[in-house]
Amino acid sequence: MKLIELLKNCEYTVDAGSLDVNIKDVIYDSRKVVKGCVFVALKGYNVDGHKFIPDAVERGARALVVENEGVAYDGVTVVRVKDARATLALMSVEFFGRPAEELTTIAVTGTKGKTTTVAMIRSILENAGIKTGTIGTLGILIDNRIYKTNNTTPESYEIQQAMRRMVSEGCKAMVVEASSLGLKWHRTDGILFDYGIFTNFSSDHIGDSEHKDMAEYLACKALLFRRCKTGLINIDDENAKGVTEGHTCEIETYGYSENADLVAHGDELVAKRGFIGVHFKTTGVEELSVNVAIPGRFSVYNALAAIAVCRHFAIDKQDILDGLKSVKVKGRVEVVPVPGNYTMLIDYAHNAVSMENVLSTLREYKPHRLITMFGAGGNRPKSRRFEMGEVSGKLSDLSVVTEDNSRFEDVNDIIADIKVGLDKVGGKYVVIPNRIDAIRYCIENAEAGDIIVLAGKGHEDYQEIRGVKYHMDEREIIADIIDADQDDEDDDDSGNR
Ligand SMILES: CC(=O)N[C@H]1[C@@H](OP(=O)(O)OP(=O)(O)OC[C@H]2O[C@@H](n3ccc(=O)[nH]c3=O)[C@H](O)[C@@H]2O)O[C@H](CO)[C@@H](O)[C@@H]1O[C@H](C)C(=O)N[C@@H](C)C(=O)N[C@H](CCC(=O)O)C(=O)O
Ligand SMILES: Nc1ncnc2c1ncn2[C@@H]1O[C@H](COP(=O)(O)OP(=O)(O)OP(=O)(O)O)[C@@H](O)[C@H]1O
Repeated sequence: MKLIELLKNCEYTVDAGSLDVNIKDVIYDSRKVVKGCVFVALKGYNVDGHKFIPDAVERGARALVVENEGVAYDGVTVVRVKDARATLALMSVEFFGRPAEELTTIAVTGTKGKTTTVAMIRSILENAGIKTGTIGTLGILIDNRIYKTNNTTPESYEIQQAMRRMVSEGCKAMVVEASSLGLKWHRTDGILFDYGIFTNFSSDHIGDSEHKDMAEYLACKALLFRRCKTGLINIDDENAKGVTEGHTCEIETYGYSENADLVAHGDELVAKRGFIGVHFKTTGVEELSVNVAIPGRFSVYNALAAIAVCRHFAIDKQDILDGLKSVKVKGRVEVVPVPGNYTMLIDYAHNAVSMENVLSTLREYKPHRLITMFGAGGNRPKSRRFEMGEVSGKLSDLSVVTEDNSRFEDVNDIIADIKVGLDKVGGKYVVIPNRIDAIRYCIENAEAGDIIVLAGKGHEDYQEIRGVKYHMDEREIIADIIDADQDDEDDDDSGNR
């Protein structure tokens, strides 16, 4: 493809060379440069990508997109732009041949519920025979294949590449989690989404490498409603107004509020053999009686968002109902098989809001005891630890305090912070710093009727310690512990005979 075609929707100045050159690929990491590509220099958090220009040229970059003046190399075209990330997005759109135009595109933003809502939409659409690809925290999903990604909302190039793959594999729809940082850093630029969804807004992602303050965080989420045709908004959230400020799309609303276009009624718990979930009804633009296979009022909200968008597709009501009844999301209130007469769940809750939601929901099932095993991530705001301790102390009968991704911090320091929150509310707890030992403790001390929540890691299959990600999948660990216990029992039995 010619450079001039790649740049057709961009504003730029040509500092050197010709735009009439063939470009093999668009690359923003010098380590991946191939001969004849254009290298886009991004200013990052760790390092300024301009530093890698000599390396990129050495490896054969044919053209450069830069923000700095004064870049010059023999035989290399140099294009200067104001914002290289935004330019990368628009170039990627062209490079992959505008795949978004061949799909119905949906983006989900909000502090919580993105992954779950995306999975619900996919479950409904696939039930209705509409092949749907998704992009988010769980990776890129097409059919049953998962392609790992670095970010919830990957870089624009990866998004465009994934959409092209979806089209060529027969997908008709694409759903992406649009994190506020993804929106801020132009990762979804160049896509006019058919639908944008706002789930909710609460304090998170404030810090040096994230958002300056809550106002900026909300403003970034609001960007989606200038980049979609129809916005579907949770009207019960107090920030619904703020997030739609300056919107350019049609707006439809959902929630428990009678003013919503799609109104929910009730949130009855349903616990039958093998099914733990919630039942509710809807009125307004869609009248349904719904069972969702994930418990909690927050599941009603996620399901409402999914219904609000899926009703726009030409599908049967029954497909919506079946899709929600059978939905499973890895690590989101995921029931794990255990042999005893207790329930074990893996959940991604890793801050106080999510934890409060999931634990207060589970309390309603009136378990014999609610046991919560959790830790907190290192090199993340300390306030999370105190708050999580407090929430678990208030809502759990027993907290099992352990490690999470401690990153570059000492796990005992993190645990000490969690204990401050637990002690503040007089919560009962045990401390078992090794996560595998903590899971074993939960299993070996479970009593009939207990609900045990392993919180924090959700879908993750690693433990991040001092810059290294060690393989650790809680499902495998649980199975191993159960198998080992079973073997021990068998040995005892045979010894007794
Ligand atoms: C803090 C942050 O946003 N970092 C993102 C950023 O990386 P960076 O700024 O650290 O990149 P850098 O290491 O400084 O490098 C700058 C540039 O030099 C290039 N480089 C680097 C080294 C080299 O040898 N050659 C080279 O060309 C890099 O490819 C990059 O283009 O740009 C990268 C590529 O675009 C992103 O993958 C990366 O996301 C990191 C992994 C991250 O964790 N981001 C978080 C904050 C994030 O985005 N989170 C949200 C989810 C939040 C939510 O749950 O709502 C998300 O959407 O994932
Ligand atoms: N609508 C919601 N409101 C509040 N909490 C929710 C909601 N949906 C899910 N949760 C809780 O938050 C956890 C994370 O949910 P989910 O992964 O769907 O959200 P997310 O927006 O993708 O989160 P993250 O940005 O942390 O990956 C769930 O395990 C559940 O405990």
